[in-house]
Amino acid sequence: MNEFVSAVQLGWRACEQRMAAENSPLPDISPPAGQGSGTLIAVSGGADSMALLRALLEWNLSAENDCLTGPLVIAHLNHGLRGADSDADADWLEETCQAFSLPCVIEKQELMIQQEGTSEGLEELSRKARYEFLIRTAQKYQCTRIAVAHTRDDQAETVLHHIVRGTGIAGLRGIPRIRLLAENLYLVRPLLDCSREEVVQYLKQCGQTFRTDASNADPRFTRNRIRHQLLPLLKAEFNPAVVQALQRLSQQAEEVTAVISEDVARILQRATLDQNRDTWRLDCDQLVEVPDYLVKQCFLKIWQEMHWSRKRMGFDHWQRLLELTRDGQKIHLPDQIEAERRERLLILRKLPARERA
Ligand SMILES: Nc1ncnc2c1ncn2[C@@H]1O[C@H](COP(=O)(O)OP(=O)(O)OP(=O)(O)O)[C@@H](O)[C@H]1O
Repeated sequence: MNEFVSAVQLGWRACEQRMAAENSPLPDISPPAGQGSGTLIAVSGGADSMALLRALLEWNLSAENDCLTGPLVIAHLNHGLRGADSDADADWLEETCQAFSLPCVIEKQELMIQQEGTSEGLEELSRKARYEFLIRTAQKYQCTRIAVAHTRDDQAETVLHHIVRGTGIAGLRGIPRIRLLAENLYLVRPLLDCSREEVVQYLKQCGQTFRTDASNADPRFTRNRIRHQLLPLLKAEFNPAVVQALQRLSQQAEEVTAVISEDVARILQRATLDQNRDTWRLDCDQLVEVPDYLVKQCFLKIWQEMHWSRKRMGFDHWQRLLELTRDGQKIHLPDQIEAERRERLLILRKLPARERA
């Protein structure tokens, strides 16, 4: 089998292993083909997603296929952002899929831009519309996986972006290999260990053409400036293997955060949440015995899981909560969240509406 296809196969298996480790709700034995085991491939028509399409197709047809059990379905959302070019990309993809006898779902959704928005805002709107379309289409075609074509280079760009913007350990993980999107439906990224160079080489080998999106060079998008300016500068001036270095950093961050999550779960097992789900009680004696970083992660976990506030928990909030585990009486946090120290207990709660005067 072609080297690139083998690499995609490995990437796919890594996704499956991660799903199993996450106690995936998917059954151990995949259902028979056509009964909810298909894969939806999200294709823009660009090099990365065309390479993903070709590699999965080749693997699916090969005798060595023991993993991709269901049918492949292609999905493309025409955002209509580049006028006739966007329509031409969609038509081209439809014809290409016809030639491979692959079902192809194309939808056109022009974004309603009321005001002159920022380029970043536009990117976010497109992504939201795309995921809504992909999930809806996957469910309609009984697919349990949506495959997207992010590569090692995308991973490096994302990690770098997070670093320069400011991030914690969790942000160093970059793009996750898998993500649960809905019940029985995972987003998978089998190209995450493949480089863009390998993608282009594979496309050349199999004579597969692709579309070029001119907006990928537009310097108004931060991602493009990182891709075309910052990374090449770092490669040329500091480290020719900077992409690999960033990828390794992301893998380590992934491993470290998994260990931290386990520790946090262990600590929180000894805390209590009342039946109304508005008050947590944590034992300060226990908290002072664990490293500060873990205590902060416990607060962060509670903050995120309880959805008490739409605001992010900031460094200042962490710090004040941490100090309260050792000393002090009461602090007020945003959105009517308060924390009180009563003897050995730290009581963290969301005030009910009537107390919010
Ligand atoms: N319009 C779209 N319709 C369906 N899937 C898409 C679309 N745009 C992007 N995707 C999917 O999301 C992935 C990531 O998108 P992103 O815009 O970051 O990459 P890209 O540079 O457009 O990738 P590609 O080389 O495939 O064009 C793509 O590789 C593809 O799998």
